[in-house]
Amino acid sequence: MSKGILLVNLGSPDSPEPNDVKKYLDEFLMDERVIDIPFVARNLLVRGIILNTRPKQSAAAYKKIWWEEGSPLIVISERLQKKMQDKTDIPVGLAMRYGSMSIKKGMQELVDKGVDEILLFPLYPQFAMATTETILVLAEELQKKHFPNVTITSVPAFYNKPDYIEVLANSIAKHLEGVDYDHLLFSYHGVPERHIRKRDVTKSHCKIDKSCCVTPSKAHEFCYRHQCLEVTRLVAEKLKFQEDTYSSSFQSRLGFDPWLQPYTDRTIERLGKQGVKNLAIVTPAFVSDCLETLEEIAMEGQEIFHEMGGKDFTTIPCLNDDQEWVDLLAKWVNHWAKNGSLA
Ligand SMILES: C=CC1=C(C)c2cc3[nH]c(cc4nc(cc5[nH]c(cc1n2)c(C)c5CCC(=O)O)C(CCC(=O)O)=C4C)c(C)c3C=C
Ligand SMILES: [Fe+2]
Ligand SMILES: [Fe+2]
Repeated sequence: MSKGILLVNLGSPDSPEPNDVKKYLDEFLMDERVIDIPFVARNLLVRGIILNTRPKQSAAAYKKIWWEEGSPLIVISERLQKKMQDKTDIPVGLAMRYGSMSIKKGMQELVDKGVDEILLFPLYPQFAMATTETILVLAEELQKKHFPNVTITSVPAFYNKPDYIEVLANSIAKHLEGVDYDHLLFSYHGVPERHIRKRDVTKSHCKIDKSCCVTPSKAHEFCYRHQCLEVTRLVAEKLKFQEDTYSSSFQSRLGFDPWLQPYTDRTIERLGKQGVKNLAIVTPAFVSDCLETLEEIAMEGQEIFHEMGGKDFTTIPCLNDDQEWVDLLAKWVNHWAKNGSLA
């Protein structure tokens, strides 16, 4: 057997032009694990309503953050792939769940290099059906249909692994060195509350209230909210943060259903109104900076904060291609390559 790694991130449009954004959003939002309603209703909502207005609006946002080399999310993921390849002898591939750098192409490239045992690595610290699950399901479908001789092992959510928490905490501490901040906000990508209830294996644990996510339960293996709140708790513990100097919120909601709360934009507004002058924000649901961190947080979030009377707004970059992060990922994959199990 010959081993290889396939890193998988979300994806971006090919360009920040409305037509490319529309094509990308169509694939993304028609995924039944992202907008989880029956096909006919999803088709009507996405193709009949959202895609008539959103692409223009999103394209304008993408234009603000687009780099000369391309989409930040893709460019950063490629840098990570290259740095990881320097630290391991087995081939490291890269694919995106949506867009041109498809998982099928990524698998084919590895197979062309002689790989028949793939470690599928969704680049998400927390499990969500709209991220990790949709990658696993698609990869399995592709394996059955196109690569029957290939075996796939997948890396589960790593939100509470002590070495991940250490790398994240070190990165936060490094970026906050010399920064005089009053409050650190941990802002995670939101999901509709319904997604959490759907993946509650106990069918009764997740109440999405103050206590369920801190009460031990086997539901937590698939509870995105629990896993986000745990990252905040573990980092705060590691960095010995005082209570009331940090909190968690959820960003990027779409549509009218209730999404996880508190919402980031309203939290920034509230903190500004309450007299917080210096706010720092970290976004640990993303491992690479992207539209959601560079535009929604660093631009829109900052504007809201200033409108509310806030002064300094510090955004902490995602782990991106930070050397400690690369070293940790390389340690995990090299352990798998040698022992056939995850470290
Ligand atoms: C129903 C809609 C969405 C769900 C559920 C959702 C979950 C989810 N998404 C990410 C990570 C990213 N999302 C990004 C962009 C983005 N997300 C949605 C919608 C949902 N996401 C939309 C419509 C968009 C496109 C941009 C826009 O129109 O606002 C990105 C950035 C991509 C980039 O090119 O930079 C990331 C990353 C997670 C982690 C998550 C659930 C946990
Ligand atoms: Fe998203
Ligand atoms: Fe929970």
